[in-house]
Amino acid sequence: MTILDVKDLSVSFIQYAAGLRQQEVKVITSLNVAISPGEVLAVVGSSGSGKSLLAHAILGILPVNARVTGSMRFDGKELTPARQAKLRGRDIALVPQSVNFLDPLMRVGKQVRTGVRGGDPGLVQREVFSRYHLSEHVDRLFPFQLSGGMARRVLVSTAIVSGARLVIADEPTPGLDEAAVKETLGFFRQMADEGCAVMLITHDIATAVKIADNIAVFYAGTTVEAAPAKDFAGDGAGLRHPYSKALWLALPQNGFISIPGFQPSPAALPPGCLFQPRCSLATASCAAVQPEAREVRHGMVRCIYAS
Ligand SMILES: Nc1ncnc2c1ncn2[C@@H]1O[C@H](COP(=O)(O)OP(=O)(O)OP(=O)(O)O)[C@@H](O)[C@H]1O
Ligand code: NI
Repeated sequence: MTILDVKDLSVSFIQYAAGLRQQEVKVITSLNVAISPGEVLAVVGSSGSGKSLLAHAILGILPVNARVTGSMRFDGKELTPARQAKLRGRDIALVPQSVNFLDPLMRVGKQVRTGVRGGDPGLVQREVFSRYHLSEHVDRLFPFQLSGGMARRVLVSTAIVSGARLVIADEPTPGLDEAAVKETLGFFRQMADEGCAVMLITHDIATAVKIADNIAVFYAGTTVEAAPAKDFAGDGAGLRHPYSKALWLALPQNGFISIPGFQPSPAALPPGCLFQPRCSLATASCAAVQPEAREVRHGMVRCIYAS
């Protein structure tokens, strides 16, 4: 059963060019993601591929000059701006990338207590703190008094006390040492095992593979592939899209093989398949039309040659 289903999402920004002429720049072309309760879906892709914008689109917190098309369904119903406002911070929670999202002037215990839905706030907060190894005195501290790892655990606590059914974590582990990364990701795995749907946005495929059930690969604002995490293994032969394979083989432990070229910028997208200019398998047909999302071996792929 799917809790969140995003289909062919596109996002454009209306910008003012010279002479006050309006122009529309499409930064996301066609994103597809689906996630079920109990599942960790990792969203991977290089910088600028649209990961954060997807999170902001789901939460309904895009800038006012953004135009969105496509469909986003939560619990089987369309996510309208009114529903997003109702669900945000409750059924759908964001664990932001920056710990600056904590209120600098409020003691962290209080910040967590204000988000509690269901049960006695003090009790729930103490429980969640002990679960995340935050000692009792942390309750009275201000954010600037926390270490990076502690601040992360406070952010995760805020998401968990909200009782959210979908948690979106946007790069939740920057600047943490390896042990703290493992610990934080373990918290998300635990949330999913307790029935929550977790969308984990990350650059780090190697770690994503370890904790996620499924992985969606973004390239230049499109979902090129969505596959079970176990397909990211060995020489990548189980993967469906040439870009997913290239990402996988670019990891140091898989041979460090880099692909020539760059991800295109939103203002200069190539015709047809967005990966086609860099793809060693590309033919004239690839430049003709953008490939539709289709199902191949229990995964989704946008490549006319995938089998
Ligand atoms: N407010 C905006 N106006 C115009 N373009 C924007 C805006 N916000 C984001 N973009 C563009 O949209 C694209 C996707 O951005 P996004 O922040 O979603 O990338 P990302 O995958 O999260 O990257 P990173 O890994 O660096 O966080 C980028 O090309 C970015 O420059
Ligand atoms: Ni981002």
